[in-house]
Amino acid sequence: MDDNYLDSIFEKYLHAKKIFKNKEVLRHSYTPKELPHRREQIEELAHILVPVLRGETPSNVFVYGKTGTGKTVTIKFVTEELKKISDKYRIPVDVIYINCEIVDTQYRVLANIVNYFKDESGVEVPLVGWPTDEVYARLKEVIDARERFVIIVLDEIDKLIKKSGDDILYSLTRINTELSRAKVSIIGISNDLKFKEYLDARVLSSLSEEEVVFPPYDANQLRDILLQRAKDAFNEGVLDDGVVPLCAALAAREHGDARRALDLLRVAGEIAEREGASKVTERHVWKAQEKIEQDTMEEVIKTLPLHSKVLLYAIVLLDENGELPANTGDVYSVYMSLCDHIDLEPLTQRRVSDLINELDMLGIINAKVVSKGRYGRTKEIRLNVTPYKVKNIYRHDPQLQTLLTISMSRQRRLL
Ligand SMILES: Nc1ncnc2c1ncn2[C@@H]1O[C@H](COP(=O)(O)OP(=O)(O)OP(=O)(O)O)[C@@H](O)[C@H]1O
Repeated sequence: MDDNYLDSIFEKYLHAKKIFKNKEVLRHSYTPKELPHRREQIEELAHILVPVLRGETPSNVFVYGKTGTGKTVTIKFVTEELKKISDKYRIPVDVIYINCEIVDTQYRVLANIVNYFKDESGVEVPLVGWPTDEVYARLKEVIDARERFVIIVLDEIDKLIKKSGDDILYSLTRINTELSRAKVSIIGISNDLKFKEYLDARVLSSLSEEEVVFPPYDANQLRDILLQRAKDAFNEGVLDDGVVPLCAALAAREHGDARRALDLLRVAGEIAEREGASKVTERHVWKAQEKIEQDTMEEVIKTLPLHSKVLLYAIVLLDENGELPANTGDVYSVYMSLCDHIDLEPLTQRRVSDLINELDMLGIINAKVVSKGRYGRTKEIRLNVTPYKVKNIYRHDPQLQTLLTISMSRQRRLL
């Protein structure tokens, strides 16, 4: 490679106009100072929490809305404001935020609450090992050590309930009857309304003493949210006029998801920056859309259960051999011999048929039911991702690497 070539690459980047002023502003973790189009929800929540300032226990709240509708950011905003004002009036308020996608067992939630007070109480619960009853007893002790309000925010509460049942909510929503000094209220956040079916009726009624709904944003609202963030994130004049409206329109199609809108804008900026372009254009947004979709699909494939991964690989092999569309029976026989190859007990054809439907729902394959006249109905299975992509993901998976050595002709011999 000649030096001139390298020089010109560096020159290109050096002289390109800087796209971002502060990219952090577009990250999910950033809490903006203003939340356009969430005034109603902010006021509802403030109204529910205001009793704290009068020394009364606020109701428990259940907050619901689809993904990216601003639930987390709004709750953080409102509770921070409450903290500021309660500090001003010297009312002791503690807000404990727990993301139940990460902290997903009853034990760990209780331990997190106890450990929040560890500097004050000197009690620290280990991550495993104590009987849950003991952790709960400690929790009451440390919370009730003095008069105060404790607001426990359980974000993604559905994940916790689905994994470990609703006993914990039963205890926490009734804890005030066992405390003499402190008062506890719960804010549960979820993007999955179906999870309510998992809750005992009494638990559900105490959790949802109040409910606050976050509706999806429309394209105009998303545009306002993006414009407000864009002015701090990008240098002046680098965004073409059509960029923000296009990000907003694309994200509005995805059930009004502000996270998706922000990701589109950030990734479009990154692509423009990498190209050494001086402006972000609509072309960069389309490229960003493609990249995000690919990344999402990759993530979905990576997190599939093992049998679905093996099944997907059977479809990949059939594709490479020009044998798609295939029916469930064809796919099943290749799947069986792959299982044999990696010493995995195969599932029944019926179960595999369910997994095929799941892969179809995730958009990884396309399984269309077609009528074969008097021979009944059958599924026509096609692949929606490239075999290369699947193989590339499996290359980094120790359990599946061996599959990559199998070709269809070898497979046929094994059958
Ligand atoms: N009204 C708004 N103004 C500014 N930014 C917003 C607004 N609503 C959402 N956002 C931003 O969109 C992203 C997603 O918001 P948030 O995490 O609060 O969504 P959520 O409803 O909790 O989603 P999920 O259910 O997936 O957790 C965050 O980066 C947040 O800052």
